[in-house]
Amino acid sequence: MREVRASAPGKVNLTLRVGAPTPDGYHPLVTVFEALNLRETVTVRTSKTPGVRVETIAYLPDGSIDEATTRAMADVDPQTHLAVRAARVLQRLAAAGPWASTAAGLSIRVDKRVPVAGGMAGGSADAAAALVACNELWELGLGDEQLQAIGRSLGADVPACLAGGIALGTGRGDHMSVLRDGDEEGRHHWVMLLSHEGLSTPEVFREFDRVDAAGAPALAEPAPEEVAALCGEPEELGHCLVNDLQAPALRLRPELAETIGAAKDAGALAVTLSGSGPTVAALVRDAEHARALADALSEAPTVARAIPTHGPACGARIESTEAI
Ligand SMILES: C[C@@](CO)(OP(=O)(O)O)[C@H](O)COP(=O)(O)OP(=O)(O)OC[C@H]1O[C@@H](n2ccc(N)nc2=O)[C@H](O)[C@@H]1O
Ligand SMILES: Nc1ncnc2c1ncn2[C@@H]1O[C@H](COP(=O)(O)OP(=O)(O)O)[C@@H](O)[C@H]1O
Repeated sequence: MREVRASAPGKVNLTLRVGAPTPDGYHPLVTVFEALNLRETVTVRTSKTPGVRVETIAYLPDGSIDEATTRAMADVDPQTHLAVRAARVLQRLAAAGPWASTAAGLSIRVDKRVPVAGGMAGGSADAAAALVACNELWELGLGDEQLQAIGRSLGADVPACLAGGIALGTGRGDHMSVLRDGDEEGRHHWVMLLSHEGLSTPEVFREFDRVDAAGAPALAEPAPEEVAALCGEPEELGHCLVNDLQAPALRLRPELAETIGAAKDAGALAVTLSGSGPTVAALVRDAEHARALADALSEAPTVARAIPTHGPACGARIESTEAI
């Protein structure tokens, strides 16, 4: 029996430009992701019992168990749990390889630190970590390009969670080129301001289609000087933050304007919606500024929780491999 543990980062979109939808309903995107050091950990273990089982435990920033989210994740249909979906794709490949005898049974444990349904790609990070972990568990030898292609088939954000760092996403936002590698320290400090209620990604895109799509300009990739600013000092980055989903998300959730206003008033360098929201990302100078802003905003009426974090973080990676 073997056990492999892998981790993958959540994300914030530094830029998110959205084009009019194509006939399949998806939207062309030009987006720059920054991986955050809020990481999901996925532990996979071969099991004598056939099938794939998953247990998800969610944590609060202080490391204690987030009982409400843990209960909510227990209600997610295992067929739709992104870690399970990712593991099943690799399980089918393993069934044809040397580990075929142990491929039939798998247990997965997800330790969750990325808020659920917040526009921070927690589910996609679970899929990315599960892909990397199962690739190792069953010694499939899949390379980065193959994992990226499988990731893309699971969800538009999965390739960004695999890649990490600061990365440009084109196509559906799922074809990646890394602009800057991630590291442990991070140079951009953020306070992620959570809402009391999640927001559905398709709903935000539908609202974009209703009002904004007709006037959407042609999409262009960032020029070299913009790439330099996105990867540069926080003050330069602050001028580049843009998100075409912010207006539709604010129409659906007008109270998010209060969160954005409160973050600006409290001294954030710049403020943006994270992806399709509803999490609001406040860019700050450094770790100390992040702690002070998180303290100042944690009692704001529209803020459920304020989480300091930083990026760019490393992409999905193996943490440990053990024979058990
Ligand atoms: C908006 C973004 C920005 O990074 O992230 P979130 O804020 O949700 O985390 C992503 O595009 C979301 O990524 P993800 O949540 O993985 O998307 P998917 O599961 O592939 O798609 C969910 C739904 O989003 C819409 N969708 C997604 C990507 C895209 N390029 N066009 C779309 O229209 C579709 O309605 C789709 O049914
Ligand atoms: N592993 C997972 N983690 C979180 N949500 C998941 C997962 N698998 C499926 N889901 C479903 O996807 C929804 C949103 O996923 P999540 O990745 O947390 O948010 P977002 O797409 O906003 O970044 C959840 O409400 C949940 O029903």
